Amino acid sequence: MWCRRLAWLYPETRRLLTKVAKRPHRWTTKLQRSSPSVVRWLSTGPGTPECSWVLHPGHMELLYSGASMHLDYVWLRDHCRSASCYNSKTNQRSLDTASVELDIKPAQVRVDETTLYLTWPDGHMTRYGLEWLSQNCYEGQKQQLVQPRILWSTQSYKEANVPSVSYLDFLETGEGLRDFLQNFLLYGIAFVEDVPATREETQKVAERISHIRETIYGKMWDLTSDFSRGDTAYTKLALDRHTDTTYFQEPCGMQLFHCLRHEGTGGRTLLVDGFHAAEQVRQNHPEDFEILSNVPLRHEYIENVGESHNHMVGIGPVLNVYPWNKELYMIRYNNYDRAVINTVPYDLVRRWYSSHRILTTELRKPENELWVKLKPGKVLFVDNWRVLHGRESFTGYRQLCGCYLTRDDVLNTARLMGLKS
Ligand SMILES: C[N+](C)(C)CCCC[C@H](N)C(=O)O
Ligand SMILES: O=C(O)CCC(=O)C(=O)O
Ligand SMILES: [Fe+2]
Repeated sequence: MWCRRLAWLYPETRRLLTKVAKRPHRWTTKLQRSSPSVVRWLSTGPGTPECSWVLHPGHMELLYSGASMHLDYVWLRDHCRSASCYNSKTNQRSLDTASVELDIKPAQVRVDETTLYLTWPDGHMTRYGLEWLSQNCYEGQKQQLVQPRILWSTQSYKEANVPSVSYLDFLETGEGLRDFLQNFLLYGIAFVEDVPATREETQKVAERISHIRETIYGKMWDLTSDFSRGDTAYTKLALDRHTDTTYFQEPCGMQLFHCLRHEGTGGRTLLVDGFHAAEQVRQNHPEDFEILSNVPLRHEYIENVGESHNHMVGIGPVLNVYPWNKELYMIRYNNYDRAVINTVPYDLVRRWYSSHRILTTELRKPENELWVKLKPGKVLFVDNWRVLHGRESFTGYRQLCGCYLTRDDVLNTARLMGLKS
């Protein structure tokens, strides 16, 4: 039912997608039927039973170590790693993809235990490692996670006893940094302890793993309840769980919090694993998961306080998944900053509210809430694309500093240390 509604909402996109999806299939089957002799399985022979293949009109099918791959000929030609097609010093393609005939077919095919050899009509030869193919083909990627994670509830996070790293280990040892990043990638939160309670030292900690993402709040930001900026964060009020900067087209990837001072009561920080909640919704209410990952919404930050004049807009669905493996990569959830919904028709909007309610109920379950009191010295890193934060109301003087980090640079640091992300 809702599916039809979505189709109504985006008829052009849907038409385009169906057209693209159908075209190659029809073409393949027609040719196959008219020339059945093409469909013949060949194999590497008795000594090497590992690999067999069959040539179809537009692609070849390869069976290697029990896995089946469908490899399009244009794709194969485009991924030639020979010296004239690919610069292995810069890891860049030199082949002009637009010069490849879209109906290209290999003139000769040979396979041995480790390698597929294709000779193209112009005599150019390409070799592909079978292992490389199985890693890089669509079927292989479909079954892999871009970023492995450990989803958590209050209890499972506490039971995991994830260690914090000390300021010195974090700054001075590769191991300290690596362990920290590994935990941060797995859990979406991580702590550095014993950091001198100043803005400068906090910045040093941030810059150990990434460039700081400068925003309308500056490079390093300060937060006190002085209403110096036009946002509820700058008051003493409680803040329900949310992700930040949903009103940016690309919300900030990571955030760092350091409480430099608090003389008063309350003010604890709330953390909730948004992906854990979303996966519960996917399991128990798959249609609601679909709606939340397909209906884009506008988020807005309008500020006119003192010298600060801003109007930021960010549009996207609450849940964001990679289309090929359905892996979640971002949750955009902020009920304060969600703008007027005017991109959804009335009979879908009710459905969206109901899906949003289901997710919200999951996010609000006490067993998913992790409450921590930030103290001077304890720096909290939050993956703002995954873990929601909030705070309890408070009394007295409370001063936080922190910054946003560019996600690309955090992940770059992690990959250089051999971590999967
Ligand atoms: C973190 N810092 C204090 C700089 C800004 C707070 C921004 C709060 C905003 N409602 C949002 O959720 O993005
Ligand atoms: O005051 C806090 O603990 C956090 C406020 C907040 O949500 C933010 O600064 O993004
Ligand atoms: Fe926030």
